[in-house]
Amino acid sequence: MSLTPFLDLRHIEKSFRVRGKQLPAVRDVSLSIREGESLGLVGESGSGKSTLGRCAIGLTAPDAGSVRLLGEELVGRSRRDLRPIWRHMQMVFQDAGAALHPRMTVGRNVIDPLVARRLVSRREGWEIARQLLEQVGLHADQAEAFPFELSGGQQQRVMIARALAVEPKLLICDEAVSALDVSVQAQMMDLFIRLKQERNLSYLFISHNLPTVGQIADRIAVMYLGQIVEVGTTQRMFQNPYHPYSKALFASVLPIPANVSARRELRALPGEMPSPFDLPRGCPFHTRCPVAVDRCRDVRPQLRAIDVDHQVACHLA
Ligand SMILES: Nc1ncnc2c1ncn2[C@@H]1O[C@H](COP(=O)(O)OP(=O)(O)OP(=O)(O)O)[C@@H](O)[C@H]1O
Repeated sequence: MSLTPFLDLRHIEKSFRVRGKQLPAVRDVSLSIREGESLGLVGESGSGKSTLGRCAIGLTAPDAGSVRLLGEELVGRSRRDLRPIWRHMQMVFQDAGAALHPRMTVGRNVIDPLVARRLVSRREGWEIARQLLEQVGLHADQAEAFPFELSGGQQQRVMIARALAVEPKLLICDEAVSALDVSVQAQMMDLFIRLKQERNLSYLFISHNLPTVGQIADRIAVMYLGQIVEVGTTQRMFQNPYHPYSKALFASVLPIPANVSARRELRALPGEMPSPFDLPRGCPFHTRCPVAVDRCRDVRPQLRAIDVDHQVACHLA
């Protein structure tokens, strides 16, 4: 695995204007993904994961910050100028059914990005579509079907085949398996892992489901109220996370006997996530943190390295 960042996000900020008020969704986030690496992005609903993913691929323009793909700046480019970039980076969303064109055959849906850009002829494209459908575990002949004739899991596979058609190096998966039933989820995860091995694909794998992320991620970043509070290797994050929020989050997925005290800590986490319209000063987590000190109430901690491949935004680290 190369150490060169494939995708490098620096100081990304994104707010939305909602009913006349500013809602900060992503706050000063810096992250990088190396070639062939899978980065998991986890956190509670509303913590800003999807917004960050959309900023990374250029579907949402950040208010500030830089997104570099192999050193090339993407922020400020028009959609048209982003198109060549989308050959390297594709996104798979939760609701595949809605993203497929209902009146196009599955095969046309898969190759449309290639044919539309005149990268291949329709005849060549059709053969590519059949091969891709087989790669994602469908039958080549399903190229002739229409999306409504497929199950949710099959439609999701078609979306993945479509994303793979341009031979990207990075796939951004945003809750890509969350809506599927458990056995189909397992098949899809096997597929993602196989693609990682066979194609050296990198992933930004966004999910609130930690065990799912744990299957594919080399490193995991934890988001809370728009900020990254910790990034570490998957093993470290599951076994020994540092940030009090990560501890509570990961404790909730560990088996009870091994982890009784950590579970108590999660239950003991007081309060709700603060409103994003009224963010606390200092550390975003201090209102619920069992170990907060005065400094946490006043000064926002920066993400800093506490070990190789382990960064934490906590004054106590
Ligand atoms: N287009 C938008 N307009 C207004 N507010 C938005 C928009 N997109 C996201 N938000 C808000 O930004 C915040 C972060 O949302 P985002 O979808 O990025 O979080 P998330 O962690 O992906 O959540 P989930 O896991 O529920 O998808 C939320 O408070 C959300 O309501």
